[in-house]
Parts: sequence; C-alpha cells; structure tokens
Amino acid sequence: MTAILVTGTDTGVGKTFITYNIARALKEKGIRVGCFKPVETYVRDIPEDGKLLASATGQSVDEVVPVRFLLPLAPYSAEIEEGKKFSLKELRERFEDLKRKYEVLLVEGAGGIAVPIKENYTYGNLAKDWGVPVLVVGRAGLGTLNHTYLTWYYAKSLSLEVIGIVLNGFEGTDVSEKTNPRVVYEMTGLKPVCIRRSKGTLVSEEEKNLLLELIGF
Ligand SMILES: Nc1ncnc2c1ncn2[C@@H]1O[C@H](COP(=O)(O)OP(=O)(O)OP(=O)(O)O)[C@@H](O)[C@H]1O
Ligand SMILES: C[C@H](N)[C@H](N)CCCCCC(=O)O
Ligand SMILES: [Mg+2]
Repeated sequence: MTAILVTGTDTGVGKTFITYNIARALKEKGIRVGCFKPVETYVRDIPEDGKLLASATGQSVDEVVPVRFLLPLAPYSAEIEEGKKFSLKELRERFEDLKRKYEVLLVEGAGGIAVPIKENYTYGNLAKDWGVPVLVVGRAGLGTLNHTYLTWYYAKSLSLEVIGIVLNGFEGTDVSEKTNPRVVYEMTGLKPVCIRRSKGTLVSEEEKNLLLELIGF
C-alpha cells in the first residue's frame, strides 16, 4: 500500500485541491483510496477540507478529519489557544488503521511542512515518524522559488523522500510563471507538475494524468 503526505509551501497553496483531484483520479481507476487530514483548524461547522476530500473518496468526514479546532491557527497553536489537547498516539493508530484499509492513503497536512502539530514537532517530523514520503504543493508565481526550495531543503534535511513538486495555480499573468518550473527543477532536481488555475474544483485530463504519474499510478 502507499501513503503520501501532501504538504505545502504555505497555507492556501492548494494541498486540498490537489489531494482531492488525485483522490478522484485514483477512485476512477478503481483504486481503494482514502484521505486523512489528522487535524483541521478553522472549523466553524463541518470541516471544509475534510468534506471535500470525503466527497472524492466516499469516506465519512469523521474518518478523514478526527481532530478539529475552531480558530484559524496551526494545530499546536490551536491547542494552546483553545485549551484542548489531542493525542498524537491516537492519530498514529488511526493512520495505521487507514493504511491497512486503503491501497492508497493521501494524508494532508495543515499549512506548510514546518507547521507545528505539537510543541517542537512539525509535519516534517510527523512524516519522518510515520515513514511517509512527501508531495510538495507550492504556488505558481513570484515567491515560489524561495518557498519551494526551503520546503524541499527542510524535507531533505529530515531525510524525507520528496516524491514530487506541484506548482499550482498558473494563470499566465505573472511573468515568473514562465521561468519558475525550470528554476525549481534546477534547484531541486525535481521537474514540477504545473497545474493551471481552474474555474471549478477539477484539473484537466492531462493534468490529472500528470498527477497520477507523479505518484506512480
Ligand atoms: N488550481 C486551482 N484552481 C482553482 N482554484 C484553486 C486551485 N488551487 C487551489 N484553489 C482554491 O484555492 C483555495 C485554497 O486551496 P486549498 O484549500 O486547496 O489550499 P490548502 O493548501 O489546502 O490550504 P490549507 O493550508 O488551509 O489546508 C481553495 O478555495 C481552492 O479551491
Ligand atoms: C487555518 C488554515 N486554513 C490552515 N489549516 C492552518 C495554517 C497554519 C499556518 C501556520 C503558519 O505557517 O503560520
Ligand atoms: Mg487544505
């Protein structure tokens, strides 16, 4: 079975968007795919990320997102601010259960890879302990070189396997979009998959196949 942490260079870069599209594509191929977002913050009612991911896989939102916080914070910061603690041990047990249940398990972080899920414990540390490779999602435009390189460099410093980089949200308006893919490739040795900004929640057929190829399907 395969488990992958979909991480990002920041919050709002498209981790859920990309994870959702990969999950849909795997489901279409008849692969038993599950999603797991251990902690979702900024949950006012139903977890938005969890709801979208569950709509792709058919899971319950509760299975996708076990731990929720109200405030828009990093998980560790939300624990402090909301005075509610969660168990990393329990999340690991859920992760192992879901790994057994699905052929492919897509795990979404919260924000970027260096976001603390616990005190002095980031999603990068989590990926290391859970033994999962990472897929990095970054923005398409100006600023992504620094953010993508730092994310990649941090992952490599933890000896994590970076299975790929997705540059997400190409609109053709930012001149840096023309050179960013090449320069990210030169800086990391990974040829990024480039995803255009879409009008809805779906990538194109060609982009879908590129994402599947990136994760080895
Ligand atoms: N390629 C795209 N085309 C159109 N909309 C996109 C694209 N990528 C992301 N979005 C939209 O941008 C917003 C942020 O994306 P998303 O929620 O996937 O980010 P995220 O990295 O998962 O954020 P978080 O750290 O909060 O989990 C969402 O409304 C999403 O639908
Ligand atoms: C609330 C938001 N949507 C994310 N889920 C959490 C992002 C945490 C970012 C922390 C930080 O990098 O400062
Ligand atoms: Mg998300």
